[in-house]
Amino acid sequence: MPSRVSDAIKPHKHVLDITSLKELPESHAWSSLDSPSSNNPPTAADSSVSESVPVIDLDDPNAQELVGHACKTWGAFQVKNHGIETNLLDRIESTGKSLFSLPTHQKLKAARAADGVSGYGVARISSFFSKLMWSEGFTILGSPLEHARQLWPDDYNHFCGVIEEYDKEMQKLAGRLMGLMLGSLGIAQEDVDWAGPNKEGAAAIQLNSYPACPDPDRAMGLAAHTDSTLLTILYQNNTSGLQVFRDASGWVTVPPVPGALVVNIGDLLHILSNGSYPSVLHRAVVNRTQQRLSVAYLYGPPSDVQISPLSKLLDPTHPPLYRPVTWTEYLGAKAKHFNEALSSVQLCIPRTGLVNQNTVENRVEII
Ligand SMILES: C=C1C[C@]23C[C@@]1(O)CC[C@H]2[C@@]12CCC[C@@](C)(C(=O)O1)[C@H]2[C@@H]3C(=O)O
Ligand SMILES: O=C(O)CCC(=O)C(=O)O
Ligand SMILES: [Fe+2]
Repeated sequence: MPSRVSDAIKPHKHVLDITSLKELPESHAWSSLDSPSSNNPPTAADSSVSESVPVIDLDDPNAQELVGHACKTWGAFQVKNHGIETNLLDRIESTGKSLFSLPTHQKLKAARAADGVSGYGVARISSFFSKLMWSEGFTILGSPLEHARQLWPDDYNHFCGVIEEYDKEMQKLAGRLMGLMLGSLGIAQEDVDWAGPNKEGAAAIQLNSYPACPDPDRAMGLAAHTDSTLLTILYQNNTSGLQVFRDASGWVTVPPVPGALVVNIGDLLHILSNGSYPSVLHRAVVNRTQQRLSVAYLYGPPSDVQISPLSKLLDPTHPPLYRPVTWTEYLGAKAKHFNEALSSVQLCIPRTGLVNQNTVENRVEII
């Protein structure tokens, strides 16, 4: 065990073995303005008015309407009776735990390359912040085989098997949720050519581990962000940490509900719905005693399909607010502008009529 923080930092410039630290290093101490305990505006949440992200039973005959309402008002909800077997959720949790409990030098064999997406490392959004986050992540885009071999040279098949099964089941659930969301906007899934039945979107799987933290009020597990996805399906273990931001209430905790999955709206659904279903700002906070594990299934359209506000939602009084963009292009905007990415594809609305989507002048400049 390292006796000083500097010893613990040695293994890799940016990857610090935070699991063994007894004190919060300066590199991970967030200022009062950013820290989890101090940036809640005084709100209804503080004045004991209880409000929480809706929990929707997908077997409820009113599920579509409930989903639509939750998308409009929260940008997030939890789902029960989603069809994913408990046994698979248990297996993805224990697979994630075994990955993060490998020795640091072993995890670093599967480190994400500087220009890559997949692999082990600190939160990708770290470059936008001066402080580091109290978490480790592992991203899977495409086949997990190469990285699994680096982590477990003698037994990589187990990891790959669980990931492949999880991916397949989540793909089905994501398609079903897209159907409900589009349906609640009055649009048949078949009418969106890339979203119809038997069409497969693109996706990434993100495993997150938030070790117990010696000073949780000054640490940040994963800083506030929106996902660039259409929707994200999140499995969280039995430890709280996820919070969503609501204008009227500030940060609201999304408590783990046994067997339930969290769904949140990403930027591409925000664009597709022309802002009716806003992407939700969310973050993860940490605690003093328990490791928290989450698995995000980040679901988007096929990467080269142009996403723009659905034409059925537009008329002269509801002009398109965003220009067409592919997921690939949008991820580029996100990597450059982070939480300003959505405004980088926003169209200006001239007072006198419809916007011309094709002119550069119509894009809002990022200063
Ligand atoms: C498909 C993707 C979405 C994501 C970037 C990525 O290429 C793979 C990781 C994803 C993730 C997970 C944590 C939060 C997030 C903002 C990040 O930095 O990496 C998302 C990205 C996103 O939704 O933009
Ligand atoms: O761990 C969580 O609760 C949030 C994870 C998350 O937001 C993400 O992976 O995009
Ligand atoms: Fe997220």
